[in-house]
Amino acid sequence: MTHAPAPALFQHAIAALTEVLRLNHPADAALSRYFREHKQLGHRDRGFVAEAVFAILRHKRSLEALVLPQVNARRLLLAHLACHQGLDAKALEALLRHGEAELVEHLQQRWAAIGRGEDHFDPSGPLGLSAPAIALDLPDWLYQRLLAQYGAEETQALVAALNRPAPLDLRVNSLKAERNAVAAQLAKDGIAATPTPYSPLGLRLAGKPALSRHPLFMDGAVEVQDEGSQLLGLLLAPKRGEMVADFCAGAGGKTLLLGALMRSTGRLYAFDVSEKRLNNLKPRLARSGLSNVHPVRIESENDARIKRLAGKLDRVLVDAPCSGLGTLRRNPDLKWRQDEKSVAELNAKQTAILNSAARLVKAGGRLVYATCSLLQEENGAVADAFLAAHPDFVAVPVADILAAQGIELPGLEAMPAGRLALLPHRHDSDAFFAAVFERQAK
Ligand SMILES: C[S@@+](CC[C@H](N)C(=O)[O-])C[C@H]1O[C@@H](n2cnc3c(N)ncnc32)[C@H](O)[C@@H]1O
Repeated sequence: MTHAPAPALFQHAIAALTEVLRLNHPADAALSRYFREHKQLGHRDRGFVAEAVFAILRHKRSLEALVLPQVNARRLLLAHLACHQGLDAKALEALLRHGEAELVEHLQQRWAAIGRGEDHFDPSGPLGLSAPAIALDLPDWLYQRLLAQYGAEETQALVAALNRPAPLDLRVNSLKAERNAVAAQLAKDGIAATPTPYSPLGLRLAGKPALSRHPLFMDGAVEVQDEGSQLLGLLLAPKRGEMVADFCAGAGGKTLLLGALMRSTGRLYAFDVSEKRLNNLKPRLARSGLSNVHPVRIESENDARIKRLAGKLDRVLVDAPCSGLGTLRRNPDLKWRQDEKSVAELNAKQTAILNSAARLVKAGGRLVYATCSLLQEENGAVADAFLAAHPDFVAVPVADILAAQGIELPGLEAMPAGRLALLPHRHDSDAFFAAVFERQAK
């Protein structure tokens, strides 16, 4: 049973939500900043605020439709507490201003009627499209794209999964630990962990325990990494002693996995244009025990240091900058922060980076293009255009690469050869896309 927050906590939730809803920073960064500036909030209070803010971001469009015509953080929070948490006017009494008890009653009645199919969100958009988009809490442009790609039924299931919070997945560092031993150690410490369904290195935790001070984390035996992200590294499958590049390494989520798959041998370049992100890789690298990783800040995908490596690398991963719409379970603000223009800009960047990274791959070498997007234009369309422009590259069957590692993934047979699409409603991971290519000998 959920209880109403104390009035002071309610005010904090409104203030934090107001900051986050400006949408000019990622929600998790805006929220962390709010907590840094309000140190009096304890662990449980922060939990309440974060949960409310993220739930409202997930369901912003339908909540806005409910509280119209006056949309503000206070009314959205009341609507969340009344509709999602089932708190009625009596339970919320201590928080309500004049006239708000009626508002809460009205919201609850309308919400229940919508749930029974006796009421609906107003079909205000072109062709009546807005009504389903409001119900699914998507902007119209994104709803239309998903509908065109997946059809009405699958869009429903996909978006329902995207609108639920994600579990916390860990990757076991195979250089330092073994999955069963890690699970047993976590169980001893009261943290339930089960093996992830596909990645042989993954553990899925029940709930969201704080791990940053856990010895397994501090010693680099585990890292936080969604199972889907682990599978992308496993698709590159670098071997001992190889020359490898993680072209868009960021803070190294995949770099660390690749380095461990190489058993800390060979040479693994971690390229990125962002100094800040590469700096965030450093402490993780120190924990991991890897000595084969070479972080290099590059000016752009055409940096001279890239050109010097042309034709020399065995494996190259391009984990391209993308809309991130596949991670809406964790970053629900992205659906309100991206738009058609930002996607088009990212698209041009993706093609430029992939073309440049491909030059590094030697004959017989493997290139993986990956995103955490759901959109065909950032995924299959980029891979198709790449293949059309690069006849020396061919698609490599994903099922074979995974089968060699004992991984069986449902739905692969429906994908074009050389392509992988992970989807939250099918694979219980964030949505990821990958295309695997091999360079033919001339
Ligand atoms: C999807 S993120 C990478 C996430 C990372 N691979 C991981 O698993 O944690 C994309 C990265 O591409 C980087 N990036 C953007 N433009 C780039 C470019 N022209 N060349 C290389 N990296 C670039 C961004 O700074 C960002 O860190």
